[in-house]
Amino acid sequence: MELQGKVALVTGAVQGIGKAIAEILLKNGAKVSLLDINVPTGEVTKAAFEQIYGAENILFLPCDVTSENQLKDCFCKTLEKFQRLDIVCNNAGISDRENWEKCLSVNLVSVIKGTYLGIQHMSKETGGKGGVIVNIASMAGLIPFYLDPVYAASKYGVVGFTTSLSLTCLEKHGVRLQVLCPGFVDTPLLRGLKSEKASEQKEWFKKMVARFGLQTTSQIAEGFLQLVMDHTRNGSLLKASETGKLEYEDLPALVLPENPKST
Ligand SMILES: NC(=O)C1=CN([C@@H]2O[C@H](COP(=O)(O)OP(=O)(O)OC[C@H]3O[C@@H](n4cnc5c(N)ncnc54)[C@H](O)[C@@H]3O)[C@@H](O)[C@H]2O)C=CC1
Ligand SMILES: CCCCCC(=O)/C=C/[C@H]1C=CC(=O)[C@@H]1CCCCCCC(=O)O
Repeated sequence: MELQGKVALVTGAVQGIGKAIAEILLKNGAKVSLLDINVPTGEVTKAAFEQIYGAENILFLPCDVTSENQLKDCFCKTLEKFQRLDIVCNNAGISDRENWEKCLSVNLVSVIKGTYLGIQHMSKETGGKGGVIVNIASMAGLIPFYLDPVYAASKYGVVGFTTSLSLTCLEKHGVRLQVLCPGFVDTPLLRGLKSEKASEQKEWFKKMVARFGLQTTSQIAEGFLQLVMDHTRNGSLLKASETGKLEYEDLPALVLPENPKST
């Protein structure tokens, strides 16, 4: 996919992985709608991006992705400003062991809603041009994660939802669905974990980082770009490998009925 002139919507876009994803899109000539609940950091990121990439290519939209109305409104505002939509990245995510339902709501329910909204606005069936949606899961969506079982459940959910829907979505809507599973990435979210007080957790964290490495946000953004650009791939899962690089996980080939019911 040539990115020049394309339009992307990224959630959780003002820091960490989402910011790196937004920046790689801008660098490659796309226009980007940045959605985030953190308004002060959003204003800073927006101003910094505008200096480099031009105000006409950037829209910052304060948004709590758990609010369906706010999310819907952001899709509409993006289309109003840029007149098209080609790429959606559902990236916003949290860990909240005190309020596990919130974790499921941000990490899974909102990703599902963002995916359906993306399909609705890009579907060839309803006059759109098709496009690509990349959902950000985690290695905690592929292997057990003892520190936060609900976080793991949310990420297993993102992997299951995205890969399952990808089986029918491309043919019906012209929209490719991809999933990215980083290992540990050096972001503000991770810094909270590194400063854990319990030594047992610190030890475990050290061992896991020794095994899966500590990736940079730019490495993750490069992986995101691969998933967007490679037209031959749909329903792909790109994950952190034990070599510290990103590699595709081959999912079992599935047999579908001839005319599968699809969403
Ligand atoms: N940092 C890591 O080691 C890894 C992170 N991930 C995933 O990558 C994604 C991004 O994580 P990081 O960049 O590390 O986190 P981060 O905390 O640095 O950035 C997350 C962004 O999402 C925003 N956000 C949180 N709740 C929101 C809501 N309700 N509505 C809108 N925006 C909201 C935050 O304000 C923040 O800007 C998450 O889905 C996370 O689970 C996956 C694997 C590893
Ligand atoms: C092999 C598993 C790799 C998991 C990668 C991942 O998604 C890590 C995410 C964590 C980084 C910062 C976080 O907040 C994420 C979840 C941490 C859960 C543990 C929380 C511990 C605590 O709240 O005290």
